[in-house]
Amino acid sequence: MKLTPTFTTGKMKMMFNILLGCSQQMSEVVHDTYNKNEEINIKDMLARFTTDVISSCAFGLESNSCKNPDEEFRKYGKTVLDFSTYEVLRNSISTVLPDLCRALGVILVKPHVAKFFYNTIKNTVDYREKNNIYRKDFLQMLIDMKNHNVNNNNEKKQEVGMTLNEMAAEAFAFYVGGFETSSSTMTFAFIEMALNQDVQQRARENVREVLDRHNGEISYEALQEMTYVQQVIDETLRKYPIVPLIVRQCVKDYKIENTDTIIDKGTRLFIPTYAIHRDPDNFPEPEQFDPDRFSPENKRDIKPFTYLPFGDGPRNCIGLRFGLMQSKLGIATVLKDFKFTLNEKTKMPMEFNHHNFVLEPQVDSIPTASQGTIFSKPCTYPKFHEEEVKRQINDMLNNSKLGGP
Ligand code: HEM
Repeated sequence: MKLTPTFTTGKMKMMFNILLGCSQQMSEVVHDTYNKNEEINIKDMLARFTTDVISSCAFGLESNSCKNPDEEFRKYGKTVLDFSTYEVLRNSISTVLPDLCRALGVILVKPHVAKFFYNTIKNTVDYREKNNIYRKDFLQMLIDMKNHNVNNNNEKKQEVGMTLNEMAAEAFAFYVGGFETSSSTMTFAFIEMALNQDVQQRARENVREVLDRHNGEISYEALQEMTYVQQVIDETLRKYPIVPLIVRQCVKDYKIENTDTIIDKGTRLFIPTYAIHRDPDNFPEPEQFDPDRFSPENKRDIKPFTYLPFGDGPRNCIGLRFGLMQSKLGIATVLKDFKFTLNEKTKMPMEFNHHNFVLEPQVDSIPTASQGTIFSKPCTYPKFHEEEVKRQINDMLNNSKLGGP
């Protein structure tokens, strides 16, 4: 309840410029790589982009991992969700038996990782407060919440604000929840667009046609108008729900309609989103990547509770808007200038990484915009209007006294 207001549309608009700055850095790196005739590992590139976004918005620090792949935030980001077989087992047990694990003092976050994030928050909060710095980001909203429990006389008010420990925990939750979910969404979208060039072309035209109306500038408003790109993301999250399983605990005995089955209070439930999304009764020909399932007319036919990429109910994803905004921005930024195809290193059929609790492709060297697969030369805006140029040439010829070409 305290954090939900942090994710309103107004707050998204407020942070948009931070995201835009990060996307421009990514764009520069992609252009540089193209100019050097090198391949692009899009999965790594996009993870660096979302790392920059989240570290900037949640920790108030510019990580610049787009330009420097060995940057600290990126290094920690890689270890946070990279689990050994023992850790995968331990995490699974803690999901099934959380109370037992709590009683046994099982720690899920690696101590050196926890220390890094806690110290980062503490130092940044201290610095901002000492130097009266105000920045439009998540961290500022957490600082405002923290200070909410102290009145003008520095006496504690009754209502609870937020401790530094809680702030670090929330910022860490945003980090874990925010960077890999979005970068995996974009990665899968690029893989599918590389496999389905017609979809890719339509998405690129959608981006360019919207940018035409916005003087070539990507803004929050322009992103909202990129409806086909949104459909591509919706379909990506249908085929690859990044959180493939939703966990709930039954709070009162519940009889499943038309059956004798009763789910007892206290039972832990695993809702298999991945299987629900690939059930042909819910989505015919589920293996097919078809963004038109989410066109305004078709999406009305989607049955309730059969599409759950962000969960549902009061504990659904708090960062939904933010996740969609950064995914759409990342896709639009590179798609407007480049054409993507699969590199020979891309393993097909695709395998998932079973050591991560979010869905991601197995190998690190995944989809690429490789040398020779770039969409002609990178196009700088405004785009080349073929019809308009032809019309002007014809006018010139018609008006020319010489005539002929
Ligand atoms: C495309 C991107 C994203 C996807 C697919 C996604 C998906 C999900 C899903 C399925 C859940 C569980 C919901 C449930 O149990 O009903 C969840 C929870 C959560 N997500 Fe996201 N998420 C995304 C982006 C983000 C971002 C950007 C943030 C933060 C900046 C974030 C923060 C969280 C948090 C804090 C929770 C726990 C909410 C709670 O327990 O009340 N997520 N997300």
